[in-house]
Amino acid sequence: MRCDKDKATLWKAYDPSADQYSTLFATLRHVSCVGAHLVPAHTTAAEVMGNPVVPAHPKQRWQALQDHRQQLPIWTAKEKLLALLQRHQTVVLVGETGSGKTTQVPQFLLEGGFAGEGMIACTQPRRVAAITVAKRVAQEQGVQPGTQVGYAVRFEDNTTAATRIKYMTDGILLREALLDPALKRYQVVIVDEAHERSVQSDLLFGLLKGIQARRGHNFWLVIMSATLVAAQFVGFFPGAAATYVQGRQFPVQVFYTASPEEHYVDAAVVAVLQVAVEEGAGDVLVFLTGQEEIEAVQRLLQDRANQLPAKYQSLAILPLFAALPPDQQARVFQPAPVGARKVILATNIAETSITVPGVRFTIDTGFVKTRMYNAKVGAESLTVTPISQAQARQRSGRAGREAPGKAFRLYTERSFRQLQPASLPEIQRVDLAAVTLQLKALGVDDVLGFDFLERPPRAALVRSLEELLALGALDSNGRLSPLGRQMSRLPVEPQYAKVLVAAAHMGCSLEALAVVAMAASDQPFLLPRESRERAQEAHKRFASGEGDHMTLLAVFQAFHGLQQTSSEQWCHDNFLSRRALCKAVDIYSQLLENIKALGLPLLSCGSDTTPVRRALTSGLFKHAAKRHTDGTYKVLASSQMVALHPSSVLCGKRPPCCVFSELVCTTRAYARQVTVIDSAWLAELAPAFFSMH
Ligand SMILES: Nc1ncnc2c1ncn2[C@@H]1O[C@H](COP(=O)(O)OP(=O)(O)OP(=O)(O)O)[C@@H](O)[C@H]1O
Repeated sequence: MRCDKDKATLWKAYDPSADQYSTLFATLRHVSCVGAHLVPAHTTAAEVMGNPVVPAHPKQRWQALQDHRQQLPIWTAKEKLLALLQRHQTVVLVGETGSGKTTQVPQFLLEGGFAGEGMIACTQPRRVAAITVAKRVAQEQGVQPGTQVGYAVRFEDNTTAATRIKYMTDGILLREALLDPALKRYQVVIVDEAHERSVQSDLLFGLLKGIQARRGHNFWLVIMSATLVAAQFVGFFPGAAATYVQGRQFPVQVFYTASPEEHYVDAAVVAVLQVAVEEGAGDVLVFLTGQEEIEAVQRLLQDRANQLPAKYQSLAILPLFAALPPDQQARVFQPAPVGARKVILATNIAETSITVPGVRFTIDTGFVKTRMYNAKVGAESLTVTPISQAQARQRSGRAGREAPGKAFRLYTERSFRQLQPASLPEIQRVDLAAVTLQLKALGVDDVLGFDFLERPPRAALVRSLEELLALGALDSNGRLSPLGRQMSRLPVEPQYAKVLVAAAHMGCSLEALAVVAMAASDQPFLLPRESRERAQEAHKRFASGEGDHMTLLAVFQAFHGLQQTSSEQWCHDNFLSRRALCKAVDIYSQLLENIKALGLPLLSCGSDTTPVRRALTSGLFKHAAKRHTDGTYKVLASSQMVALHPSSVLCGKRPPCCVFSELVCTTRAYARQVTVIDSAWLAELAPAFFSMH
C-alpha cells in the first residue's frame, strides 16, 4: 500500500530537494532547546511523577487479559486446531503476526489435555522472545513465571517440576535431546517462527520427525509460521495437516519512501524525529543492523531530539540488541516515562514473536546483519544485507499488537517487491562444523544422509566432516571420538571447545577459560572520540607482546580480582567496558561448570603463557598464518593473503607465525584477535590437518 495523500508530506521529507525536508530539518536542527528534554532511559514512570505506580486491581487486570485473549483471531480457530490434532500427529499452523499463535496455542493444548502428564515445549529462535512470551503467558494463566509456565535459554533455566508449558530457544531443546534422545518429558513440541529457518530449528525438524516415528501416537508436533510455507512442512512430516488463521487483531498501515534512501541511518534518524513531530501518541521501534550502529544512532538522535520544541514529547531512547545485559533489555518492555515516547533502537532480535508494549510505529531500514560462510576461504563473515519480504512483514507486524499501527519502510515499494520472498535458510550459508558435531553427538552417524528439511550443500557438509576430523572430534571412521563427545558438551564453537579440552590436558584450563570467555563476550576496549589517545595509553598497560588473546587474558585477570565497588572506577579509569567484562565473567563461570562436569582438571599455568598459546593453536590451526616477504600474512589452510587488523596489539610488530580468531572482510581481509605461535607447533598439534593440506 502506498502512503495516503496527507501523509505524502511525511515521505517527501526524505527527498533532500523537497522544501518539506529542509524546513523540517532546519526546525529540528536550529530550534533552541526550550524545555524539550530527553528523559534518561532508565527513568521509570514513577520516578518522573515522583509517585509510585499504583497497579490496577489484580482481579480486574486478570479479567482484562482474559477478554483480550478471547478477542485474538486465533480463538476462532481453537476448536478446529484441537480437532485436527485428534486426527493428525503433526499440524502446520499458519497465521498472521499478532493473531495470537505464540501466546495462545500452548495454552489451548494444555487445556485440551494434550500435555498428558508431561510438558509442552514451545521453541523460539531467540532468547528475548522465549523470556518475554513466557512472562506474558504466565500472567495470562495467573501464575508466577517459572511455575506452571516457564522458560529455558542458554545460561538460564526458569522452570520447576510444576512447569507444563516451557518456552525455550530451539538450541536448548537440541541440547536436551543430547541427554534425552526421545524427548520423553514432552508430549507436544511446538516449533514457532518456523519460517525463520534458524540452523537449530532446521536440525530440530529432522530430529523431531525421527522421534515422532519412534514414539508414535503419544507425541504431537505443531509447526507455526506467519508466512505461507505450509506445503513444504506438510510434505516433510508424514500425515501432517495444515490450517490457516485469518486476520490480525489490529491493522497496520504501511508507508514507503518516494525515492530510494542513500543513507539509511540518516533516514532512520529523520524518520524518528518526524514521527515525534507529526504523529500522535505511541512508541517507536526502529530496526537497525548492529550494536555499533545502534549506539551511533542513539547519540545522533539524542543530540537532535534535544533541539525539538517543548510541545513535542520527550524521547526515551532505548537500545535493544542480543549482547545487551538482560536488565537493560527488560527496560524496553516497561512503559515509557510519563510524557515521553519510547524510541527503541533494535536489531532483528525484535523482529519476531515479541510484543513491545506501547509500540505503534515501526521504522524499517530494510537491512540486517547476516552470517555468511565463504567456503573458498573457510571463514564466516558478518555482512549487512537487504532483508527479505517475510522479514519486512514481521517488522511491520510489531506495530499493530495493541492498537492500529503504522509501519514506515525506508525504501521504495518497488524495492520491496524486488526483495527475496524469504531469506536463505541459515543452514545453507553458515559453517556447518557445529551442526555436524551436534548431529554426531545426537547419534546421527550418517550426517550426509540425515533427513534435512532442505539439504545443505554436500560440499559444505563434507568440509565440516574434514574440519571435525582435523580437530580430532571424529575418528578415522568418521565416528564421534571421546574428545568429540566432550567437545559437544561445551556450548561454544567446535574450535573453542577443542581449545578448552586441550588446555585441560596442558595444565592451563583457567587461563584458556578466561581467553575463550573474553573472545565470546563483547569488545572490552572503549575508545571514546573525545579521549581516544588517553584510552589508547590506558589500554597499552595490558598489551602483551604475545598477542591479543594474552592481552584479553591480562584484562580479565585484572578485572576478575576486583570488588564490585572498585571495579566501576577501575573500568572507567582504564577505558574498559564493565558490561563486556561482567559478561565475560558470566561466560567464564558457566564454562567452568561445564569443564567440571566433564571431569577435566582445572589447573593454572601461572605466568608462563606458552601452554595457553599451544592450546589456542590446537583449536585455531585453521586460522594459522605465516608472514610473507611483503609483511602481509598467508593463511596456511586457504592460501589467502590477510593483514593483521589495525586493532591488534601485534599490528606493525610482524611476528613470523600466528593464529587468529576470525577473518574480517571489509576493504581488505583482516585477521582479528591474533596470537604469536611457534610454527613447529602446527605439525605437532594438528598433524591430521597439516598432512591433509
Ligand atoms: N508481552 C506482552 N505485552 C502486551 N501484550 C502482549 C504481550 N505478548 C503478547 N501480547 C498481545 O497478544 C497478541 C498476540 O501475540 P502473539 O505473540 O501470541 O501473536 P503471534 O500470532 O504469535 O504473532 P507473531 O507471529 O508476530 O509472533 C499481541 O498482538 C499483543 O496484543
